[in-house]
Amino acid sequence: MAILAQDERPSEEGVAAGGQRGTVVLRGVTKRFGATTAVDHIDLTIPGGSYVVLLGPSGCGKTTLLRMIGGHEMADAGDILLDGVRLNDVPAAQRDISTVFQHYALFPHKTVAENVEFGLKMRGLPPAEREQRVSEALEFMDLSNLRDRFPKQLSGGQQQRVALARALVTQPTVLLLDEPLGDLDRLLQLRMRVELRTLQRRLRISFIHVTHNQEEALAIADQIVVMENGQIKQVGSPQDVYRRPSNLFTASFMGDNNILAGRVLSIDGDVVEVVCDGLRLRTSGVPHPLTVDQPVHASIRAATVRVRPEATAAMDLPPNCVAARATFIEYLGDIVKLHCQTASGLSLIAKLPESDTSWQHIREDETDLVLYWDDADVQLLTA
Ligand SMILES: Nc1ncnc2c1ncn2[C@@H]1O[C@H](COP(=O)(O)OP(=O)(O)OP(=O)(O)O)[C@@H](O)[C@H]1O
Repeated sequence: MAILAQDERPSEEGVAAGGQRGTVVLRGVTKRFGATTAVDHIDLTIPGGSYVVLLGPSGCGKTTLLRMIGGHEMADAGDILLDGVRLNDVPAAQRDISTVFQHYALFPHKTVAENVEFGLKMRGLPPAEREQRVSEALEFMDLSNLRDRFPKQLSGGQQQRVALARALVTQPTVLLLDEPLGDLDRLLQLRMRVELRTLQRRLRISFIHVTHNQEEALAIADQIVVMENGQIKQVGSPQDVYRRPSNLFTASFMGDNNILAGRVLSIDGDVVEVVCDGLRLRTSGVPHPLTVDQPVHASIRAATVRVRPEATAAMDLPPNCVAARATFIEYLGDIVKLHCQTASGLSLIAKLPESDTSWQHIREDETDLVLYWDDADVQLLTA
């Protein structure tokens, strides 16, 4: 099938030996709009054949970065390379990169088949080859029976498949997706994220997907790039970013982390103790150097906090344990969130599986509890 022809293409110069095509390298990429620095000296390597998600809040610069990779925006500084070739001066239509734009940007007065054909026409392919490639792309995206419809006669999910077919028909080595699930209802989003991941695995090209939705990024990505104010805050696998946020922004943005401000109490080899409003935290293997009394922030993921009832008010607890009461029990189906408060007024959240029936015996503001977690669940954060 033509849309899968990627595998049949000879490898080209610039692709590392044994590496996959579609490796994007960004070096010092910067974009300013007047006084706003939308993208600020970004260095990033996107490995060929990987699914990378640019994740961050509105305005952090993810769309601008995607547009520069696609050639729809010019960088003010820095280099963008695809498989070793500098792209800065290569027009969008000549890059081996396609984009699925936010809200799909289908041509309303063209049929599905004409929309898909557009990129091939721009590239000057002869009509017979265009027709063959369009038919194959429509079949690939399960759209053959809709080929003569206009976009307004399609559901949101069908429009998205047309946008994907239109982008893939040119056989790119990199596919850019700007908020591709934003226009779909929740159930369709859940289905489409599996479909996008499956599609990427079948095609084995690089997908670079922009979203502000943490769950979507965790579900789809090989690698998540967390962005804030035009800069990269953390790059890692979903597990890394979720379990081991390295900085305050990532820990807050990923949600459901208990973030506490405190200071370093002691350092013994690689074991560090921190005190936050009387609560002692212990951790080890801290990735950055620290000194005693240094102010720090710590993060404890809510899902790692465990809870046991305590008949008498707990005294002299070791590090990573604290007496508390649940002030609000939030039932969320698969999980139950206990919003707790310690005697010193610290707020902590514990997330328990619904099947762990122990939460059913807890009474709001009444039951004395001990919250506890492992050393490995305490992350010390950089600013
Ligand atoms: N064409 C433009 N002219 C002026 N400012 C712009 C332009 N495009 C983007 N910006 C600004 O650059 C910054 C980054 O915008 P960008 O659209 O890249 O962010 P984003 O992370 O994709 O946000 P969203 O999720 O809301 O789309 C914002 O402050 C935005 O207002």
